[in-house]
Amino acid sequence: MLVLKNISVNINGKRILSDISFSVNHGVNIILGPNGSGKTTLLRAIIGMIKYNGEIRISGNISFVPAEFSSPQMNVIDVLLSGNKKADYLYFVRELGIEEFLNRDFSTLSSGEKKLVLIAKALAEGENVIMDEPLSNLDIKNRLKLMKIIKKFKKTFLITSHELDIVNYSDKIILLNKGKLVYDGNVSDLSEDLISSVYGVKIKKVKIDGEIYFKPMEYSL
Ligand SMILES: Nc1ncnc2c1ncn2[C@@H]1O[C@H](COP(=O)(O)OP(=O)(O)OP(=O)(O)O)[C@@H](O)[C@H]1O
Repeated sequence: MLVLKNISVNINGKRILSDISFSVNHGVNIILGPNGSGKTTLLRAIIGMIKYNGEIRISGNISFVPAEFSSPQMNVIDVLLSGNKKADYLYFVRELGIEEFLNRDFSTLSSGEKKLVLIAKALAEGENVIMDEPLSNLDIKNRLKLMKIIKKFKKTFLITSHELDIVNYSDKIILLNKGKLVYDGNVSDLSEDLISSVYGVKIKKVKIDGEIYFKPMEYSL
């Protein structure tokens, strides 16, 4: 569980996040927002990488998958074991279907394959799993596989995304705009007017087989 109270972040005298408060529990919590809205900065505050004002309370440990990462010339097994050696990495390696990478050098994997290794590591290690754009680099099948896997576990997932087609997997949506929280709630109550105005694109809320999807329609509102 994660509770944020009045989180503000200033960097070099510029206000990046203003007065963000929300709490998330077990389940899939997705942070949405346009480029530059403050998603990564918020995750960095939560994992203690940057200074902030306000209060963050976390129960349980945290694992983190950054949006961008270095590629050490290390065996994939050693990458997995570089954190908590007791975590059940193999379980998540099997769930994600990436057993064949285990004996490879991490730096030789494709960008999506590297991402899957880091995701398996984070899923195994954390009770609170925080992932910055885990879906970028993943193909459609791996995106859906990942969402289905994380839906099964009783962990607190907090993930940022630009993919509106995965909102139906969420228990909670946190929507940021210009460093402010503009929505905190479930996907059914998120209106197409709000999400359209935040992204500056006409977005339609549609139901297919009982599931909610947001579909971008056109650039001009
Ligand atoms: N070290 C820094 N110095 C100056 N400005 C910064 C710094 N870090 C972040 N910012 C600014 O803070 C704002 C929020 O950045 P952040 O990376 O959190 O956005 P984001 O929502 O994750 O964006 P994206 O979707 O493009 O990844 C941006 O305007 C960015 O330029």
